[in-house]
Amino acid sequence: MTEQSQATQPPLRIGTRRSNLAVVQAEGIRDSLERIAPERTFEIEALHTLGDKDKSTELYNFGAKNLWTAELEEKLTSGELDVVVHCLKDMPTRLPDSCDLAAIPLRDDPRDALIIKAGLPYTSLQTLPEGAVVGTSSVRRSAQLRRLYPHLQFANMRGNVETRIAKVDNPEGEYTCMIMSAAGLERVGLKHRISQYLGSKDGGIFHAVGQGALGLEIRKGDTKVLELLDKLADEKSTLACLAERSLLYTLEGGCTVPIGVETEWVDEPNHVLRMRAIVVSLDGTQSVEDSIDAAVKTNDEARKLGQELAERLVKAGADAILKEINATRPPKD
Ligand SMILES: NCc1[nH]cc(CCC(=O)O)c1CC(=O)O
Repeated sequence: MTEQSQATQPPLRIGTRRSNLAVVQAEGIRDSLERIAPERTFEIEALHTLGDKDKSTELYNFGAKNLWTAELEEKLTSGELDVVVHCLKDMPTRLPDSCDLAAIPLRDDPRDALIIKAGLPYTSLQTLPEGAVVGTSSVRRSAQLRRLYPHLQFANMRGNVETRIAKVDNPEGEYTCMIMSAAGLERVGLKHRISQYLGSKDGGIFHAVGQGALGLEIRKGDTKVLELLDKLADEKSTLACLAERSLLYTLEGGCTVPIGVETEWVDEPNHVLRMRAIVVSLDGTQSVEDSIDAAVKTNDEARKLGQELAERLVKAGADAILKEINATRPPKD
């Protein structure tokens, strides 16, 4: 390539939401891209999306699933952006026809984490007193916790990471503690606030589909950007996340229903992936849980694993739980 053509190559435009977490994530991707393509320039555009603007409506009552992604995808489709950096868990399992999930980089810690109000002596869910108030707007988290810790109470909590920490720490506030993703907290430098990492080994709750991973979305057919982003893809993270997304897709759950999941490579030499999942009623009184092991080497094998676990859960009664939850929601268009 001549110097002339290098100079005229336009910058690759990276879009994301405007929260501190989203910008930190996009900057991380930009830095990686600069390392693998030093001849190119990159620009970040941080957009204030509808999901960031409406702070009052309960998450669970939003009709649309893609509050945080629709505007960014429009700009991607029109060519104003070349790649959108999402938290994978906020990406709907059904993307617009004009867009593709191009790559999933190495996943960070997928677990949920417990944060206790500053100054309180508690260290874990197990040691919280009767009536302690957990701040979370995630029905996946509250339903699983209601099931395991009937002595706890729940209150909605929305806002970006920093806002939520301020809300839980407010001495006059109602919250004793809150739950957030470990990855989100760690990325914005708040790892020191984590009192307990939650998962099947401690705390007992399963994380959201795709939690802790990023999803890089492109215009469908943009092979140049696809080739570039492919260098950032992590194979094991991709297979695990595709299996999880296939589970969600098959259950038609969307991101706001109580489906928890955990994936683990249990036999590395033979590529055996174990996936466990739970579907819980909102009040925590009913649940179905199952686990599946299979050799997973290709994207299709990953999708098959997710689908098979979803089908097992449906047979065990997950569809009845999900139907009841969907019946209490406003109609979708
Ligand atoms: N639903 C909001 C959301 N989407 C992605 C993250 C954090 C990053 C991640 O876990 O991928 C969060 C915050 C949270 O749920 O704690």
